[in-house]
Amino acid sequence: MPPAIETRDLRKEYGELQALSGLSLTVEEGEFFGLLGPNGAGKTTFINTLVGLVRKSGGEARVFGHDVETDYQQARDAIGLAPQEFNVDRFFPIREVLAHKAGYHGIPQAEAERRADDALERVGIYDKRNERFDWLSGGMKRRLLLARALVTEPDLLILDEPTAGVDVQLRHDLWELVTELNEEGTTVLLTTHYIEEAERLCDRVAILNEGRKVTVATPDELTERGTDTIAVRLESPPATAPTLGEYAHETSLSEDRLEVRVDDGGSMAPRLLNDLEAAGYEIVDLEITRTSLEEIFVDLTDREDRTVTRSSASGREDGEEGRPEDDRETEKRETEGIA
Ligand SMILES: Nc1ncnc2c1ncn2[C@@H]1O[C@H](COP(=O)(O)OP(=O)(O)OP(=O)(O)O)[C@@H](O)[C@H]1O
Repeated sequence: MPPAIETRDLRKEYGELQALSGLSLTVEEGEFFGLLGPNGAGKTTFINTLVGLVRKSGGEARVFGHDVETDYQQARDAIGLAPQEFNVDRFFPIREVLAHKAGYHGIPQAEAERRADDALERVGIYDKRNERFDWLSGGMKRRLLLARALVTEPDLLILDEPTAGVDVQLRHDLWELVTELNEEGTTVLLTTHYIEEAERLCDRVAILNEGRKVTVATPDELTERGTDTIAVRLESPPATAPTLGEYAHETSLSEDRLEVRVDDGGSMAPRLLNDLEAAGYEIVDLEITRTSLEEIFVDLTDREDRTVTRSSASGREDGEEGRPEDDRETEKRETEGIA
């Protein structure tokens, strides 16, 4: 079986701007894969290239082996997309919106209606099936986007910031639902600004920055790349921090609290305690903290204007005016449910 997603040297230019600069990524079938990166890193552009909303400038992109341009329909039929923006037809009851979507993908009407009901039930808004999109609350709109992505029973589910701006309860409901879908065999590609979300859900994450892949790793591997801090409280603290061996990358003392940054807190703590006791210090308390994934993320993508937990689609507004004609056309397709 070919990978769910495979891109080689994928490039997208908007005039001078390199939104994707030679991105090569592979997502295996069945994986729960996260795309992380600060605003403007290229996450949405990457997704839009896969679903045919953006025409690539160069490189290759395949979904389950189907080229996203030359085998567009097969690639697109395999994908369910819950986009960041609410691009839903506002004039029809939501059940019809979903049935239309399934119809565009060649599913006969009776089956399309059954799937629409199933999808609405699955995301918990079946009782709203006869209402129009505009009448739904913000949280219900997010649920609807997911239902629309599910109505074609996709092998690859792409979620572009599915929990942006939703309350804690809904966030947990969505996490549970997508975990279930993944366990049933659906490959999931998720973009998020919530590091906790990536850590909790994803088998592997790719960190993107300025259109480039910075790294691909499991959340645990990423956390292991960080350092730990051992904090000890000393009974009679000295005036300045004691000198320690090379294992201590950084040492600081504030009143009776000594903080020592080391590679691996668990294995270094006994050595630190020995050294401090040998130097005559009495230790009252000890605490080890791991570098969080969020700190590692910030280190890897260090930039002055980064944000980690933003929710709206900035960046897009800047590019709106200079948007090439073909992109506008493909976006229209998606709104109409064709893409
Ligand atoms: N249609 C467009 N025309 C011109 N520039 C664009 C267009 N779409 C995106 N861009 C630019 O491409 C870059 C990547 O944007 P993209 O939306 O893919 O980033 P992102 O990682 O999804 O960001 P965010 O987290 O803010 O959603 C940004 O600099 C953005 O301004």
